[in-house]
Amino acid sequence: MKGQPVQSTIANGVAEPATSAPIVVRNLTTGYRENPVLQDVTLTVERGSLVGVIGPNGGGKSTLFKAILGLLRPWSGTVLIEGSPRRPGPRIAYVPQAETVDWSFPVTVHDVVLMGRTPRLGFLRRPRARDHEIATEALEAVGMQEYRDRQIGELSGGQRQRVFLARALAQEPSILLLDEPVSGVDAVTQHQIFELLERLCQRGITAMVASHDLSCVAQRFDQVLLLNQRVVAYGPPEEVLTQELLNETFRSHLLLLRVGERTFVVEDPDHHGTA
Ligand SMILES: Nc1ncnc2c1ncn2[C@@H]1O[C@H](COP(=O)(O)OP(=O)(O)OP(=O)(O)O)[C@@H](O)[C@H]1O
Repeated sequence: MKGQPVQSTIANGVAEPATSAPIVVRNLTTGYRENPVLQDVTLTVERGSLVGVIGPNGGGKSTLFKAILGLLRPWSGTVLIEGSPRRPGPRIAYVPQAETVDWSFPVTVHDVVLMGRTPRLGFLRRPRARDHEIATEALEAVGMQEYRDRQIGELSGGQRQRVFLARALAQEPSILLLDEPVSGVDAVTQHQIFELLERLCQRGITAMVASHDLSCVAQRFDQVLLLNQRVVAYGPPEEVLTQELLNETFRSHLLLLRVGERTFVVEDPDHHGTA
């Protein structure tokens, strides 16, 4: 939540994790086959915070999410979710990048959202009335209830994003991980999605959002993680979104423009080399 006291961990400085923190990553190194992607990553995410994860393409944002989801094992270090090193199950919901999904699959919007209940159903249990109710509530939360009987393939990009968010909410998670939830989404829908995320965080849900939209992250997020294989910085946007730390993260020249209370990030047109 905005205004809540936050723990700042700059340049991988080790912060002692509070035991109640829902996500605690300590000295995590992991990757694919013999290639390390994340190196010595340490961060603690406090309950109810909205964390923006920023970094270049291939910087390891999705890999960090996979490690938090328990899909990728640590080579060294630990990942504790709600205090436990075991695979987190329904407590974490993941909203993937829309373009990674096969949309030709013939299912309705309601069916997609109902899939969010699957981790909460027992072995061979079919969804009950309560599961349908929760799916309906989740669709209402994202403002998509009138599309419940539509085929998913008939929706626009922004509408699909909202349905995916509803599917994640139907899971009743304590942690939400979102990969580029507002890419290809119009400004009004973008605003609505972030308002919803802010409301969820006020209710105690913890959300991490991988995003390439730096100005949005600057304005909306409690904490920002700058990630390029290592943690370059982690803390409140006003501490972390500096020219120097962004250059270090992207290894290129970006300009930070502050207009009143707003921060804009643009590429430096006069810079033609690499830092
Ligand atoms: N399944 C995989 N097998 C092997 N290498 C992978 C796999 N997934 C990702 N990688 C590699 O790991 C590195 C980090 O990828 P990752 O997807 O975590 O980056 P990202 O920060 O999410 O990037 P983007 O901003 O482009 O989404 C990249 O070099 C990528 O090629």
